[in-house]
Amino acid sequence: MSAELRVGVVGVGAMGADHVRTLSEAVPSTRVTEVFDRDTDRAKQVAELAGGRVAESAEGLVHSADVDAVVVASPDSTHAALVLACLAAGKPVLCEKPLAVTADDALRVVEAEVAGGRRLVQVGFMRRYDPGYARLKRTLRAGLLGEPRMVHNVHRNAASGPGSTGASIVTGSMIHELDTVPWLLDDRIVGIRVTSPVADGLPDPQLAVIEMASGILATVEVFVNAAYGYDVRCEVVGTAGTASLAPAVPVSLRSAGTDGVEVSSDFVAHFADAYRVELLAWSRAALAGGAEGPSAWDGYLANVVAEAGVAALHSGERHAVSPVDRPSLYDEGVR
Ligand SMILES: NC(=O)c1ccc[n+]([C@@H]2O[C@H](COP(=O)([O-])OP(=O)(O)OC[C@H]3O[C@@H](n4cnc5c(N)ncnc54)[C@H](O)[C@@H]3O)[C@@H](O)[C@H]2O)c1
Ligand SMILES: O[C@H]1[C@H](O)[C@@H](O)[C@H](O)[C@@H](O)[C@H]1O
Repeated sequence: MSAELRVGVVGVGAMGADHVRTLSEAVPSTRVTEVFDRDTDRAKQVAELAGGRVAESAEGLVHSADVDAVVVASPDSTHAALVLACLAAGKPVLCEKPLAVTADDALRVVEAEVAGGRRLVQVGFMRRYDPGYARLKRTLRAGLLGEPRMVHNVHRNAASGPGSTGASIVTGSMIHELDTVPWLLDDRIVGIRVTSPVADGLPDPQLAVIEMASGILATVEVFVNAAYGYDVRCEVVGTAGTASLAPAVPVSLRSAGTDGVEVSSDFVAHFADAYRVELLAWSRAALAGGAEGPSAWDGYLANVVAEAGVAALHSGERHAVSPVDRPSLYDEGVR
């Protein structure tokens, strides 16, 4: 493969446009050559900023001779089909989370990748690249907390997008924690309960209680209409101490009768470092013709837990999590 990675980006809304900007400004050896968005004006604006061209369709972009690798940042419901198209074309793909909306669709992606015999898919679980989460994982591994017993997560957005439902809060927002917690603990989720204090209308906030195979418990509060800003917290409680993400802000502000730090308005500001490190890692692996980091298998596992979580939200009961057996392509160390 050449020394330059020519990238095509499908979906250039908030997330896709930010990925285009990061790829263009902060990821050496990559060039955004094509973009596609259902909103043609938006596609034109973003393509112009990146110095690329507008593709006529998502399929055309995937198969274009000017595209070596693809970023999928269109709505969740489009992901699985686009990733399958990238696999059929033999091109590395960074697919924004979730890999699919249903576990069955995610499994189809896993099966297609396994049939091809090599990893090409990276799922956009960017928290694994966030300096705070990475440090938290190192702290745990160093044994500084003793034996971990609980993990408390808080995930708040200022306001939800149009069309938000109880299920989409689980499959589109909580799915981050459904990946992050097993990754942090090197453990797997075996059961989930999800409840909300709101009985009529959008069930928001939601509280999940997650059981790990080791017996560790995790709580996740997701509140997508928290009004005050974007806020993500995580605390691990162990037998010898606790460790939490600390706000990564350079300035503490005293003004208008308050003393404190500003809260980010959205994910783009809050996780800027994580997206940059994620795209650097992805481009390196894609230049070598493959993928690293969160895999299609990780995407599938998160979808299986999310599906159990949606069922739990509706039934009010605990739901067990039962994935299929892991294909050897995803064994540690295999690429
Ligand atoms: N990793 C993260 O932290 C993170 C953050 C935000 C969004 N996301 C994910 O990124 C994706 C996009 O989210 P967003 O917040 O940018 O949404 P958005 O609504 O801002 O952007 C979506 C874009 O996709 C376009 N689009 C719609 N249907 C399309 C289609 N069939 N083909 C091509 N383009 C289409 C829309 O015109 C829009 O420009 C979602 O899957 C979301 O879950 C991930
Ligand atoms: O698609 C977005 C994205 O994944 C954000 O990271 C999350 O905080 C939002 O809740 C979700 O809607």
